[in-house]
This record gives sequence, structure tokens and C-alpha cells, in this order.
Amino acid sequence: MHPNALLDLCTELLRSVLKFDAPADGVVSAFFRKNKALGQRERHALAETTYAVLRQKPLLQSLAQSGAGPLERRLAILAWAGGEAGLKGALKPQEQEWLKQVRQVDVASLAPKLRHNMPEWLAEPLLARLGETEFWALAASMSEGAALDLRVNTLKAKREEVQAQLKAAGIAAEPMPYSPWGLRVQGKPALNKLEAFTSGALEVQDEGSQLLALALDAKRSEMVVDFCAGAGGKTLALGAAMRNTGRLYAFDVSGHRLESLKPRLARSGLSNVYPAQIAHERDDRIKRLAGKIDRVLVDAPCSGLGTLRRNPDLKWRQSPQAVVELQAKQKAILDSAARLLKPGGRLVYATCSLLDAENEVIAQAFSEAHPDFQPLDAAAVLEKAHVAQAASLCEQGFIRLWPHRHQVDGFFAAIWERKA
Ligand SMILES: C[S@@+](CC[C@H](N)C(=O)[O-])C[C@H]1O[C@@H](n2cnc3c(N)ncnc32)[C@H](O)[C@@H]1O
Repeated sequence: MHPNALLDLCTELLRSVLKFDAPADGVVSAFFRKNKALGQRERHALAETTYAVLRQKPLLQSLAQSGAGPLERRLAILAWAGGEAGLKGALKPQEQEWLKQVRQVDVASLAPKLRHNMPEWLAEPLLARLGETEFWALAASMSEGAALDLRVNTLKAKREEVQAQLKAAGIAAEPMPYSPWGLRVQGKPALNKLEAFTSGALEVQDEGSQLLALALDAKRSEMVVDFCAGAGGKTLALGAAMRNTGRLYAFDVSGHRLESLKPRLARSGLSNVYPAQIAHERDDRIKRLAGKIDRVLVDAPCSGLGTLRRNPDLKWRQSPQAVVELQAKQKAILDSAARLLKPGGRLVYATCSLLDAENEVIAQAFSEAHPDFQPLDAAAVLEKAHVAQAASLCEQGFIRLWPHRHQVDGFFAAIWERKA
């Protein structure tokens, strides 16, 4: 495709994505389905350029002010990830001149908001919590993409075996620093045709998610509930940890998400998982199971702001009002899910948010309202689950994972035991 035609397509794609009326990954996939003739490299260029614009929108919009022509074209030029030669071939002489000038701007001299590329309502609490140095390290890490994290299905294979299979396929994978189940791959190799993938020996899963499943420490023959199972990323990890025994209920209000769990379940070889759509957190099914469950994971709906490396559009699609609404939902789900536990049972509340409001605030309110639940020290729990450097993953008794500290998505987890 002529470079200018590709740049035009990128302009069109950005126009759709920047409406922010749907998640960016869905808009990009739909665009590729519509433009079937695009090759692998062209898709890569369009997707990477789009994500670069989403990550640095304030900076690029500010730099784009000086140019001419459609704003989305100027943004695409500034963030172009399809190679310098292609870009040169696409630009008109005045655009080339403009780009040369913009590249001379000293970004370090610009206002903080143009450098951290976050909305103020998000930047403020993070700066207050982390202090200057760490805040800027976080902002930098969220401007980069994430590595490809894999979880080995220990029911089917050992980590070293899968690592060797990947190596034979030309894919270099390293054991993860913290999760005993994980392998990390640089770049984005296609996995879905590999024997290790089709046989169910590996799944794509961020290391942070693996650590949350490890914190629940589900055991053989237990009754376990994954209350907000979604497409089942953590369900699959829990089912394997239970060695395909016992009973693992995968609940969610979204039937559509639970549907996506089915092919993954089939690959995984698990037969101890019972997916069930619930109407809401006080569904009759929950009442029937009250007091009967050994372990409950609440992977609560949240702002997702810990996943900005993968979903940079979330910082422009979320709002303080949405966070307030989520808090009410999180409290209600946690309260209801807690009723499921037997005395001596374990409860884990988790989010992929960076905000105290969705994390410590919810956990502390729950502890105050539920003196029959004893908070457990997260570092001790993770250590027992064979997680390396467990203490470095925890703050104030909670799991607190940060992209800039741990090279994982941002996650939080609080752990309790129901008193006997
Ligand atoms: C963070 S996602 C779960 C991700 C999933 N655990 C995984 O590892 O792939 C939160 C899920 O909570 C579900 N949800 C929202 N409200 C709920 C409710 N009242 N009860 C149960 N699940 C709910 C959403 O449909 C969504 O799938």
C-alpha cells in the first residue's frame, strides 16, 4: 500500500478511536476486519501509532497545534510507528518541514501535564501517594507497552518444558521474577497456532493476575468461588491450582464474558469449573451457597487504571464520577460475596486499579464493618504460596503492584480469613 494511503487509513482509524465511545482495542479490531487487505506490518503500524497517540494525547495535541490539515493526520504523523522511510514517502513538503520543526521542541521544558499525559484527577492522587520521583517513573512506565506474560498450566506441563517448546519455535521466554507459574516474552509473537497453546499448556496472563490467584491459594477438593470471573483468566489459574478437583464456581453478571471462558476451559483440560451467570450480587444462587465455600475471589469491576500500558484509552474514558459509582458496586459485591464463606474460609478482594479509593478505602471499610473477618498479612500469604520477593509486592498488609516497580499491571489485593 502507498505510504500516503496507509497514513490516510491511520487518520480514519484515529478519528474513530478518539471519539472514546468504545474501548480502543475493539475499535481497532473492527477496523482491521473492515480493511481485510491490510498486511501484518501495516496492521502493526496502525495499531502502534494509535496506541502511541492514546498514551501521549495531551503532548501530541499540543505539538500538533502548529500544523495544518486534519488534526488526526497531524497526530498520526507525530506518533507514526510504521518506519521513517514510509513516513517520508507519505508527507507533503510542508508537512516534512513542520515535522522537522516539531521534533526540535524540547519536551522536557513543557508543562507537567504535557509530560505525564494523564488527566489531572488521576495525576493528583498518584503524585500525592508516590511523591515526585516515583510519580514520574510511573508516568514513564505507562507510556510504554507491556511485555507478553504467559502462565503455564501446571496441570499439563512444567514451566521448563513450555519454555523449551517456545524456544524450539524461536520464541525466547524467561521465568517471571515473582510468579512460579509464569514466563515472560519480549515482543508480540503469534502464539495461537503453537502446540503449547492449542494443547492448553499455556495461557496469556499478566504476572499481576497470576499473583492474585496465588493469594487465594485454592487447594485440592475445596469449594471455591470466582465471583467476578469474566472471561476466566483467574478461574483457569485457580482450577489448575486445585489440580482439577473440588468445585470451582465461575460467576459473572455478563453471559457474554462467560461465553469467552468456554473455549479456554476446553483447552485447559479442567472439568472442575462451573460457570454460571448471576443476575446481580444478591442472586438466589449466592444465598443457596452461603456459608459453604472455602475460598472466594472477588476480582471486582474497577476503573482498570492499572492496565494503562495495555489500555491507554481508559485514562480518557474514565472519570471521577465513574470511580464513585464503581466504589458503590465494589462495596456491594464484596459484602455479598463474603456471605459465601465458611468459618476459616479465605476472602480475597482485588482490583486492577491504582487508586486508593477503589482499593485500601474499600478494604478498610469492609474490615470495619466485618469484625468477623480477620485481615491476613499479604506478604506472609504470598511467601507461603512460593512467590519470590513477596514482601516487595506488598504495602500496609495489602498486595500493591505497580508497573514502574514490578513491571506488571497495577493491581491491589486485600486478604481476610473468616473467623471460626
Ligand atoms: C475485573 S473483571 C474480571 C476479570 C476476570 N476475573 C479475569 O481474570 O479475566 C470484573 C468482572 O466483574 C463482572 N461484574 C460486574 N458486576 C458484577 C456483579 N454484581 N456480580 C458479579 N460480577 C460482576 C463484570 O462483568 C466483569 O467481568
